[in-house]
Amino acid sequence: MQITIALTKGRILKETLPLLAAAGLEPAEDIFSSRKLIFDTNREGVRLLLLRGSDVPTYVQHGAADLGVAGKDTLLEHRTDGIYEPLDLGIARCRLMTAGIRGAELPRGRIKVATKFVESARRYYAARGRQADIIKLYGAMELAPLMGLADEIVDIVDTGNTLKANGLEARDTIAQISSRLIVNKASMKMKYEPIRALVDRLAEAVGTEPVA
Ligand SMILES: Nc1ncnc2c1ncn2[C@@H]1O[C@H](COP(=O)(O)OP(=O)(O)OP(=O)(O)O)[C@@H](O)[C@H]1O
Ligand SMILES: O=P(O)(O)OC[C@H]1O[C@H](OP(=O)(O)OP(=O)(O)O)[C@H](O)[C@@H]1O
Repeated sequence: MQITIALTKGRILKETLPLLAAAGLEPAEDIFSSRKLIFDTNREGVRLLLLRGSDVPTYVQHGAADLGVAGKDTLLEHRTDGIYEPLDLGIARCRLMTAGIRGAELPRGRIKVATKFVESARRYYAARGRQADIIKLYGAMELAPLMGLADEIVDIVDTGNTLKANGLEARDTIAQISSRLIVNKASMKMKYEPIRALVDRLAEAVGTEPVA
């Protein structure tokens, strides 16, 4: 039986591989020195895919991968039907926050919000009854308030150094973020034994209980 696991490239990958190794799963070759996107592992029938974070839920939702590892920020932007989220891997921890120019007050009425996280931002401002025009950006959100493109941004904050270096202040926390293991619901039924075993071994490596 073939099991396919979609991994998020970049900083999450660096923290994911030690967890997979602790669960007994290792890529057959060095992922970091290769240009390949698909890797065999030390386990027969188990392979790894290397994807952009935002593509991981898409692969898992459509069953093109059975399991995936993605940041909660990414999952909050994506449809979750057809996907279980059984395990918080506790890696790549950060917060999704609002931020703006230090000391600046929000204007009354409609505000402009620049972010990559449009769904989270939309839900956050709507829940507060705040009229917000959401402007989609793909990076360097910190620039937007400085250039008058937005009154606030919604972005990832860890140490706060990026905000500080750009004269911005963190305001509200929208969500605590960490990377999650996700599973295609149909795969969970069809390939129950191997997936269950992998989820349990990963839970043990993380030191928590799976929620499903
Ligand atoms: N400063 C940070 N500290 C801890 N975790 C972070 C930090 N920034 C991002 N993350 C987490 O790591 C994930 C991947 O971030 P990374 O910066 O590697 O990719 P990206 O460039 O934002 O994504 P993409 O290339 O897909 O647009 C994010 O989705 C988030 O869950
Ligand atoms: O609070 P801090 O510790 O400064 O971390 C926050 C920054 O980290 C992430 O950027 P990253 O360093 O991943 O760069 P990129 O997303 O622009 O590639 C995120 O987009 C923030 O800009």
